[in-house]
Amino acid sequence: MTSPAPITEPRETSRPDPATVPALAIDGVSHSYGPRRALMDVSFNVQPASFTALLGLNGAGKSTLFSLITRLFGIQSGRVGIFGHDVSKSPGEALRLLGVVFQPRTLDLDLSLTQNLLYHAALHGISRREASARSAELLGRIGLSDRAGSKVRDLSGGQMRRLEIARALLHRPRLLLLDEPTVGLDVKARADIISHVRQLVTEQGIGVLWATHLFDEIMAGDDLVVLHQGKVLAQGPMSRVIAEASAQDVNTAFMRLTGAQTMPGGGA
Ligand SMILES: Nc1ncnc2c1ncn2[C@@H]1O[C@H](COP(=O)(O)OP(=O)(O)OP(=O)(O)O)[C@@H](O)[C@H]1O
Repeated sequence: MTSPAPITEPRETSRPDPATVPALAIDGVSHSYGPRRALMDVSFNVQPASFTALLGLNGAGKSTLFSLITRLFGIQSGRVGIFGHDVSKSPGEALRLLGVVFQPRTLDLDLSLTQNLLYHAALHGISRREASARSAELLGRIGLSDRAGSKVRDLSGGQMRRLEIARALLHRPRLLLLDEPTVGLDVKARADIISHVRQLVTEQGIGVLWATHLFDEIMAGDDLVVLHQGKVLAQGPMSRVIAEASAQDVNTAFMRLTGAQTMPGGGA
């Protein structure tokens, strides 16, 4: 396997203090696909060591927002900052602090678990020796050490997701984005992934933005951003969002805010 060229990271003269700035700052972001407006003046923050749920129905604009944060798409208007680094002006500094788990699987099924991790590490310019050490450590943490040499295609869906999370953490980001990471997983695999990510928040202080349409993935104490048809309808601590909607629970608050009907199974 040949190593890809590392992503170059331009130097910045001023370095924001990670302790005092939001992990993620979305400021007045709008995006259109031709005439279709997908995001309209979206603003919210994700704090370090917090779990923020981005709650929205299909088509709300969650994936579009993730594509802008990760620079898959250029920002048409507004600003995205990661620990104070503008993703348009200082992409190297910003993306170095960001780990992402996209909704579609992005692992190479014909490579082993370790090979997938080493390939990603090479993209980030991590030395082979360091990458091997981090890969072994992360595989241990997700309980897949004994599968290190197996092909990814032989893993279950939940194991693949755990590997994708491990891969997203290889370069030690301080902000983790996950776009509906539990889609298609069974109850046990979902619970494992959620508890793993929540541990990253409490034990490592990572800021998490978790896009979902499933209410049962949100817990008291989480921050909430309700995105609907490209607009933020409510945001803040879950208890405040519920109170401001004069509701008893997040499900009812969401229905009142969006006028949506809930689906069986706790989904929005
Ligand atoms: N490439 C594209 N071209 C045109 N319209 C698009 C494109 N991608 C998304 N859209 C539209 O933009 C809006 C937001 O879509 P987006 O995929 O960001 O929502 P989402 O909240 O991630 O939905 P889902 O949960 O279904 O993935 C939708 O109206 C969608 O049809």
